[in-house]
Amino acid sequence: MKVIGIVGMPGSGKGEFSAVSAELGIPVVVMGDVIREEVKKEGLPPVDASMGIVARRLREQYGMAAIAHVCIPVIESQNSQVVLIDGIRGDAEVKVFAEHFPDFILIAIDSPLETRYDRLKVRGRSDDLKNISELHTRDERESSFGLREAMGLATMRVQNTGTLDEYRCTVRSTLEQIAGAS
Ligand SMILES: Nc1ncnc2c1ncn2[C@@H]1O[C@H](COP(=O)(O)OP(=O)(O)OP(=O)(O)O)[C@@H](O)[C@H]1O
Repeated sequence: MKVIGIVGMPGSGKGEFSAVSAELGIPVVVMGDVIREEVKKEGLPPVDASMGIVARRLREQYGMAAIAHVCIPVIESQNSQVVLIDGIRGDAEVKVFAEHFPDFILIAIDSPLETRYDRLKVRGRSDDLKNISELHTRDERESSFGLREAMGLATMRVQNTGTLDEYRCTVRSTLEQIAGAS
């Protein structure tokens, strides 16, 4: 089983990467969904704050790679030769996946702060940003879990600096290349 992990700063294009993967029939395991399930099980309100509380508690109890451990059986249960993981936040998680899955490939998505800010403004979700310094703060918060170190462990890099069509095309050919190689 080939397991592909993707890492990138907020707004770098992880969601688009996962969408292309799903279009190609490669199942996507979203690490955030594991936390969301836990929030539901505990009867907490389904809001961002609950996700934060549960994620922090899992990490305090089981260490920085806690969520990766919980994801392993979910990945194994996907009846597929290739599976994509979205939501890696730290190098500890990368190490757990790499130790467990001999064919683990980590792809880093590169996109500069200003580009990500412009795109997130257009996306306009509830976790909206008022200015670029808020995105900088979010980058720093994510980095405190070891996101930068995780990106440094990547075996492949994808640039997301052009148009959405160009990016989706690059992602598609990257995934086809991985899925096709034995
Ligand atoms: N090359 C591109 N050109 C234009 N828009 C893009 C491009 N790549 C991504 N986008 C858009 O930018 C926004 C952010 O991308 P996406 O949601 O995939 O990022 P993400 O890494 O999943 O973000 P987050 O970390 O916040 O979940 C989305 O609205 C997406 O459609």
